[in-house]
Amino acid sequence: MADDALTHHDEREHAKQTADPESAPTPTAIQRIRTMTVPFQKYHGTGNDFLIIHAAEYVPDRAALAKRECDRDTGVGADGILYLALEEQFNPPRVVMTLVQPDGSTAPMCGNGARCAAEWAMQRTDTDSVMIDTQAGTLRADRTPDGITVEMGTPTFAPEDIPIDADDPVLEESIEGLEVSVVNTGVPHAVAFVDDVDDVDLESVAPPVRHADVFPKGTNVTIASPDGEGHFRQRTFERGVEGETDSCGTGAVAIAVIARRLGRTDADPVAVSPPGGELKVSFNDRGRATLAGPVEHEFDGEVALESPAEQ
Ligand SMILES: N[C@@H](CCC[C@H](N)C(=O)O)C(=O)O
Repeated sequence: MADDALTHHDEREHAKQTADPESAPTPTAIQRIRTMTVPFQKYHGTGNDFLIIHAAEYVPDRAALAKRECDRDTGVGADGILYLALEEQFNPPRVVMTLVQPDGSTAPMCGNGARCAAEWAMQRTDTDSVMIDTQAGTLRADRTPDGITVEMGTPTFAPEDIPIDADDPVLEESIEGLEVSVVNTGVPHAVAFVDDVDDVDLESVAPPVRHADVFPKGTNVTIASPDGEGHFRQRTFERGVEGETDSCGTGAVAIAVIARRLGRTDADPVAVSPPGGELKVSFNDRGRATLAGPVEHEFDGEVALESPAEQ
């Protein structure tokens, strides 16, 4: 609708300029959009990296921008774009978070994204606590000695909430040849415990599970191996990225929740090491998990609303 309106406006501008060759050419609406840029800040949480764009910025096609700029060869390179709206009138301040992934899809929740969003909002409001509104619920985040800690909500094994086409919770069952347990920690994760995560060819093993028919909305695929009492190593193949990321916060929580459910550990906190760093998952007496770890502000920049090829 907006594009149509711009096209018609563009045509009228073009006709006017053609009719009066003496008049100074003025940029059309489309030309202005083509040369527009939006500012971003780049953050990462244990290697899971995001461009952050203020939600008030005019981005007509968020999916197209994510597909272009998340590309690590031709764009800035990231695991997604976080659009954040800051509501400073609340105490603690609130930040509304939307994650657009490299394939253009929107994810209802992202643990490391929420931690990056919290740091971004804390820096702008000079506070150590914020509330983050996500599609999976409102989460409290605090600056703590462990970094940025986010309360992650209540994990669920209920098939209808994951969602998975099953009658009962799926624990240690084979899906596409991988023995997995399935939980929703804001987004779905199929978790497999293996002897050594480094021995698994994740790019081959994960896609059949990620796209298995039993998952109507797909799933993330996470593998974990024990590394001492209460410590697991992690690798995750992410839905929406369609590849392995250096870290996944909801995946770390999924490992801790399932490890406790299967009796593999009763540690609290559970330490989880993805390739990009160290995360800690703790539990409170209401069964809610918290996710803690470092967040880094990498650099700032600007991205064009349209690529040169589209102009
Ligand atoms: N990296 C995230 C998870 C992002 C969402 C996921 N790719 C999905 O589509 O379910 C995290 O840190 O939790």
